[in-house]
Amino acid sequence: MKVELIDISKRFGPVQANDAVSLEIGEGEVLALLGENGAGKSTLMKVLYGYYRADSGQVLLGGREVDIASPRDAMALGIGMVFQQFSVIPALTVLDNLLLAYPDAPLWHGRGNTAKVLRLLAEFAPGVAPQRLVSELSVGQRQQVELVKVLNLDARLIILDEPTSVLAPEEVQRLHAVVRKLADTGRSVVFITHKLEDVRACAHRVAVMRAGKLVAQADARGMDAAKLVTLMVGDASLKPVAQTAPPASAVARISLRNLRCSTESLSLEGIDLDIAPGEVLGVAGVSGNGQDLLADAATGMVNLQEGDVLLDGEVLHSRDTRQPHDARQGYIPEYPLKNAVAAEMRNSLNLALRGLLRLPLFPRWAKLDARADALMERYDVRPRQSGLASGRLSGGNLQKLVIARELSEPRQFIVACYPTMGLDLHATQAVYDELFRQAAAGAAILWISEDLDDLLRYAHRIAVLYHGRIAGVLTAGEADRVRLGHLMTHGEAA
Ligand SMILES: Nc1ncnc2c1ncn2[C@@H]1O[C@H](COP(=O)(O)OP(=O)(O)OP(=O)(O)O)[C@@H](O)[C@H]1O
Repeated sequence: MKVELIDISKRFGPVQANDAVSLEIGEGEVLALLGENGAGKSTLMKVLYGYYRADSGQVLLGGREVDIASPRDAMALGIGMVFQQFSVIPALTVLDNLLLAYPDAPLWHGRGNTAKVLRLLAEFAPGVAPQRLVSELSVGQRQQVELVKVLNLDARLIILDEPTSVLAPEEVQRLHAVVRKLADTGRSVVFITHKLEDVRACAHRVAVMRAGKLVAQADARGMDAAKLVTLMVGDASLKPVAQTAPPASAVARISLRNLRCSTESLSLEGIDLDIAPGEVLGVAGVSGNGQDLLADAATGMVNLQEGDVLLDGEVLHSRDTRQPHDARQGYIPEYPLKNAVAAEMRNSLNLALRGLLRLPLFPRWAKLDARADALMERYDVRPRQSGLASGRLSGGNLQKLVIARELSEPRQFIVACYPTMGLDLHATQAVYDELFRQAAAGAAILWISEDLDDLLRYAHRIAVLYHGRIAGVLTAGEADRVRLGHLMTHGEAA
């Protein structure tokens, strides 16, 4: 289905999120939509999906103008979108989720479609058993179910919003294959991404946005990496990240001693890790193996059932005490909106959140705003509005806001859980620079990442998390993709 967006504009208050954008997506084409954080990619696609109403502009499907007033309209016209936040219901089986996904259909209509759902599952999510509960699936499998849900509604254009940012390496390859297959079967795909490998693996064409405008379009096939990077970051060149020297001292700055804690679905057991001052300890693992729980446990965000976290030999968190707001510790959690910022609160307050209890009864707002302005400038959070509710920031800019709060003060212990998720290349580099600058000043860093290449490049040691336990710890010299991959999937060394 050929889709044409013509002169689409959309404004949110003072922010011109889309500024007369015209873009075409051909039948059977995979278009990679690139651009820095806050460039307007999600907004443009949400206009196409009927989630937002454009202020002006037209949408043509197969040459005919259409009015898309809601996602329901979009779906009826064959447009589907897979968001970063999934909409499948964890307590239901895969099959029930898919059968219930008809907005207007009575249940018996859905039931009648079982054969079709099963066929689509077999074709596009072959490893996912229809009778399994969604709560038991990995992130990658849930995403496959989301995609089948969209296909089951006969989508001819599928919009994927940064789908690989949440996936483990092998799941990324599976998704790339699925995207190629969608295109081979005549469907069109818009793939929002910041990742070079996504473009190279499956895009036919790239379109680049900057500050609400479409600034470049090019054929993706045969394009070399250097040209792609230039397209993605604009004229400014990327400086290489300065690597930190290995730690000079073997004495631990932070010690996780025999940590045990659990949630409904997962337990962490016997976590023992020491991190020296200046050391960057990476944590690899297939997502869903306890990464976010480890981060929460190490920072005192959850109750420990056993064990201690020691900072320079003193108890920071234990069964009896938790000090999640200790100023010596910084935390970049996996989901900023869940446990790092209050969506409805203004940026200046979210930036002051760590000292909230110390704020006077009548805070001097001008002072808070001035501090927020300075931090937002330094960490390039856009738009630079200290009074904007943080929930209104784009995904990448929200992440930058959390990083500004957590890394702008000197810390001795930092837990960074997927800190560059959703960030463009410039912002990714800036985060690594900040993190490693803190390490160089003596902080111990626990860095959880899904990006094996980055872990191999920058971590001094890499621990592998498997089913809530540490399956092994490799030094930078010992670690390679094969060894890590084996530990990640088998829980033991080859
Ligand atoms: N609902 C909203 N209310 C106010 N401003 C918004 C809203 N949604 C988006 N914006 C603003 O519009 C601009 C474009 O945001 P958008 O989410 O489209 O960017 P993006 O290119 O998808 O960024 P990222 O790569 O960080 O996800 C940003 O400045 C953002 O703050």
